[in-house]
Amino acid sequence: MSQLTVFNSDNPAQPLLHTSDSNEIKQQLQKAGVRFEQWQATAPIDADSSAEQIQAAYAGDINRLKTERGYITVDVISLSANHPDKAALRQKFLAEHTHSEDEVRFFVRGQGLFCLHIAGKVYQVLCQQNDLISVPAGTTHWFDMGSEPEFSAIRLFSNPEGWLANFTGSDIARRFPLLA
Ligand SMILES: CSCCC(=O)/C(O)=C/O
Ligand SMILES: [Fe+2]
Ligand code: NI
Repeated sequence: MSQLTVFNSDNPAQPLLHTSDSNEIKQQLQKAGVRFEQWQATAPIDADSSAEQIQAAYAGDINRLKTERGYITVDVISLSANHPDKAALRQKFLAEHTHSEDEVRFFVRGQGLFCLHIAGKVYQVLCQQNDLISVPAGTTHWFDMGSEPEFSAIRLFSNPEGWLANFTGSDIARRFPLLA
């Protein structure tokens, strides 16, 4: 079940809020400028589904977002616990960073923890299957896939190069709870 936990960024030990109510999650994130939606699954996706199969299964939603928000590049990131580079990939996304464009991610399988560092707070959003999150360009954040990753996510970008990150150099992610 999707979850939201909110902290003051200087007090990782004491959550200000914890909820698994999807309406509350949506409202709290909307107040912080973050879009959170839950789409309906249109196709059975599993760890063996290819990027092409996933993009085809969600072509309608992808095209709607492209039209609505002008995204031009789409990719699918899919990771399982048997991925040889899972540890390095986990560390890469745990480094706080920003993107010069919105961060738009749609989970078609599994889960991942988005940690959004906004206005002195950290919003930890556990996204699961059918969750869409859209984080405004320039938002400092990190992402944790856990030690045994299992997820597939569609990523939409405004630039042809796809995933480009500006790392802040902060180790803030080490001070906050992670996925198991
Ligand atoms: C769930 S998509 C992989 C993580 C990613 O693309 C990103 O930028 C995390 O901050
Ligand atoms: Fe990111
Ligand atoms: Ni990101």
